[in-house]
Amino acid sequence: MNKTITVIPGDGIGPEVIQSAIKVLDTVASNFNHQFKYQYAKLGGVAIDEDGTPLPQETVDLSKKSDGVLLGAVGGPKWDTLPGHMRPEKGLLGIRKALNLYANLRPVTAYKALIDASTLKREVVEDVDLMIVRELTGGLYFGEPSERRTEADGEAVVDTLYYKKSEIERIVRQAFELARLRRKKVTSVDKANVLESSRLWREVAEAIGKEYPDIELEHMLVDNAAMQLIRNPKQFDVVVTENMFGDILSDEASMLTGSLGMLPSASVSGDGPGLYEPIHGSAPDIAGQNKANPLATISSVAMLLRYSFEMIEEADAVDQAVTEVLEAGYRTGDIAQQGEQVLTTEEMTEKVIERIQLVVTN
Ligand SMILES: NC(=O)C1=CN([C@@H]2O[C@H](COP(=O)(O)OP(=O)(O)OC[C@H]3O[C@@H](n4cnc5c(N)ncnc54)[C@H](O)[C@@H]3O)[C@@H](O)[C@H]2O)C=CC1
Ligand SMILES: CC(C)CC(=O)C(=O)O
Ligand SMILES: [Mg+2]
Repeated sequence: MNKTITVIPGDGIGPEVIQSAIKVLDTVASNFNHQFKYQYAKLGGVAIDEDGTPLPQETVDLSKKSDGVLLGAVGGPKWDTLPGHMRPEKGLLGIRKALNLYANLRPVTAYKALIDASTLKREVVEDVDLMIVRELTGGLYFGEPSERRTEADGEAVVDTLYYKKSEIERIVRQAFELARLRRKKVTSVDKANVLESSRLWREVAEAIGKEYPDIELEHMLVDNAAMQLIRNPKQFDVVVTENMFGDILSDEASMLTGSLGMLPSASVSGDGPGLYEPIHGSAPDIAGQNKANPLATISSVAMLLRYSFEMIEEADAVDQAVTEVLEAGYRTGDIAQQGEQVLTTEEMTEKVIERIQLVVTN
């Protein structure tokens, strides 16, 4: 098959983990007889520096014209505190909005080989397999106004949590559809004891739930959910929640797998190309040192192959290679135990590539 992929390396460790992803895609292409054409685009800090805007129009146009988008990470201290729309996050938020990627799927899978890399007890994390469905184009990150004001008694700030009912309906429905393919349970996470937006969220979840009588629906307040994720993560199957709640809960949930460097994501809408990225950021503290764990991005490649290209065998080969590399004991610094040999980003990538080739030939 011929596929065009828009590749957005971004900032910090973004270009490093994207280089790993491209090597994996090249390996898939040559082993499965596909042609992947890469068109590179800018986003975030690098785009501010070179084009004066965090989201050049060309990046949106290229993304729309491709079969899938692969993103590293954006941002860093140089750009994070720029005021207003020049924040690099606007670039990331902007592309998500421009592609209407309202559903962000963040699978949290505990690899058996990494159980001891988690700081939690073995019996808590063993066999964890949950899916966070994060609303991605609305909520607190998108509400207007979002600004500083000068009031009569001094400076003030405002951010707004705004949702249309239809936006809640479509993401909750997505969660129920996914639950139907999994263990048939949806946990809708909100703050309905305080927020009006959450009260509507809960009403909508109840109403949509009636369309899915085969799926169990429970509601959980977000503070409790944060605690339950650590206390007993195996109670969860599909978790659906507002943009910021999902952002925070998924970083927390990554520690069930041992590291933020392990969690991939797919952002989809059903129409147009999906966007695939690790859930982590640009990690300025380790950028440029060949230390980043590339597995979250490589697993995001597997999601791209599976969801956007329907290349199931190819996606399975990448996922299996990641599992086998971990089972063989290969570790980057973030998932290494004391005394274990630490691989660089490039070395870890080579191990995955070797395994993909082995998986394919066996
Ligand atoms: N999707 C994106 O592009 C995101 C961008 N950001 C941006 O990234 C920048 C840094 O944000 P932080 O809060 O530091 O979050 P971060 O996710 O970049 O890093 C948090 C911690 O996790 C570590 N880490 C992250 N990914 C890793 C990997 N693959 N391998 C090993 N260790 C890894 C980092 O070294 C750091 O100690 C900020 O500018 C922020 O705005 C943050 C989150 C998501
Ligand atoms: C700009 C932020 C919302 C990025 C982030 O932390 C994420 O999407 O996980
Ligand atoms: Mg985040």
